Amino acid sequence: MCMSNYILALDQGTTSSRAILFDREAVMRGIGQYDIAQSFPKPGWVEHDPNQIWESQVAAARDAIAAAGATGQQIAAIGITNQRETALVWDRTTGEPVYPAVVWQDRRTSGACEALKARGLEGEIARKTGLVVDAYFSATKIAWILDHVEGARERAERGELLAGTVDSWLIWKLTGGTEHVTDVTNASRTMLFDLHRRAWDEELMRELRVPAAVLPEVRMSGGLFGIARAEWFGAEIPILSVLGDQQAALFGHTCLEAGSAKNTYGTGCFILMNTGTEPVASEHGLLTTIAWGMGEELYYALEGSVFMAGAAVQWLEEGLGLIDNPMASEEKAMEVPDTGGVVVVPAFTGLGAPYWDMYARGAIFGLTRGTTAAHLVRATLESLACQTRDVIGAMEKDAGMPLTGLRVDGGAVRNDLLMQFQADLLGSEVTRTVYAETTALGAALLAGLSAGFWTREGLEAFNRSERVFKPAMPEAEREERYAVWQDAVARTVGWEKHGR
Ligand SMILES: Nc1ncnc2c1ncn2[C@@H]1O[C@H](COP(=O)(O)OP(=O)(O)O)[C@@H](O)[C@H]1O
Ligand SMILES: O=P(O)(O)OC[C@H](O)CO
Repeated sequence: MCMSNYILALDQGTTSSRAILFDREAVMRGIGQYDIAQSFPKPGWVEHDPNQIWESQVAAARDAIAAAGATGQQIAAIGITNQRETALVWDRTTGEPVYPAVVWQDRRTSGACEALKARGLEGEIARKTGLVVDAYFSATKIAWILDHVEGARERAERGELLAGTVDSWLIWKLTGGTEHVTDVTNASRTMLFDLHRRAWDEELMRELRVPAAVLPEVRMSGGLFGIARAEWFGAEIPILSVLGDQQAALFGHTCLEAGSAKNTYGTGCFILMNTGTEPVASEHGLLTTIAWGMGEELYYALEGSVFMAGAAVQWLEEGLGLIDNPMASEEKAMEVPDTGGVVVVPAFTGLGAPYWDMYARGAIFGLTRGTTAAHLVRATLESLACQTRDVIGAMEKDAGMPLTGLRVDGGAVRNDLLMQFQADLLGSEVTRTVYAETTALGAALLAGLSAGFWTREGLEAFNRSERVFKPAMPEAEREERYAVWQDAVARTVGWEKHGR
């Protein structure tokens, strides 16, 4: 049993680097956070500065330690969680990145993905990796960097360059350039990792033109990834967990068994359902991914994302001027008892899972002379819950098992009206936890488990609910409301055809 008091969670996100120091009761004792710059050099391109990612992450961690009045000696382990899919390539000797980080949102490799589809690789990629062919994932981004930085491909073939996702970059820096590793969850977002064999796939590496020499070694999410050097936090600290941020949130909600699921309501929604120890192939446009692995144990998940969730609430504020801020949406919606028959489908950039229609566009249905701003606001909030039900319905069908309750986090879960409607529409309990930082908590829990702070059974104690929303709507009404939503969605499909 280790006698240190704290676990340090590093949460490297798309817009900021955050660090949180948790104690043995998994209570937050210190927090540090720095924003990172977003760079958009061309339409559809999104880049980060790798050195800024690293420096901001170290600074955030030092702040978190100082805020808790702690020292490096008191930290038993570091857990890392990160924005997923973002790709980096750096020089093995100098440690210098050869190009900015190409961020998960970046669309520059869409053409390369179309070419992969044209070569008929979609089926093989889906079977092996659980993913759809899309620019979202890391492999085509790594290949793009190797092809567009002068001499990079030759240097990569000679073993002079290293590639990886943000976790690999942070571990490499923390360990002073000695460890080039990643975990199974991050590997499962590359389009190169065989979910069944749990290994990089030679065939896909060849097809996607990513040489084996640049790829990190893949380890289980819980376990030793390396030792952070004393120069960073005043003592040598083992890195004992690594997992992608959505998977970390799933773990932080202690969704450790099949059928449990979480939804993070941020700008979009990321919904993950634990499906157990075998991968489940989706027939409804969901991704199959790894939830977490430790020792001999490995869990898989189905994942679906909604593009416009909190962003639709922002649209009510910024686009329509109906509310002063997202928080005001609840009060506004409560001015009316229901939406008055109005349905808002916020398909502003098309529809994600399970529809995958890039030509769908947003629409408002059921307007009458009596429609007010409050009706529109209420209908927009309901659209977050309806889109979530779309994804969860697909998950239940794919997994062949019912949802055992939904655990929630993210900015929009403060909205009680939305949470109650979500429970009503799912016919299932929705649990809001006391933790605002479920992602960092997940990395900390897994690191603490590896460090011997906690036992697997003991983790359930950290499933601290702040409020449970119970379904109260009669089933007939629930199904009728959902049918109306589905009808509305069907009318938005394909709206923005080429040339319209
Ligand atoms: N009370 C609220 N009701 C509905 N939506 C909200 C509320 N508070 C915040 N939001 C939405 O939540 C989002 C911010 O959540 P956050 O988890 O910080 O997102 P992200 O991590 O994607 O930046 C915004 O899009 C905002 O519109
Ligand atoms: O950094 P976040 O929280 O927006 O998460 C990004 C996701 O990991 C992308 O897949």
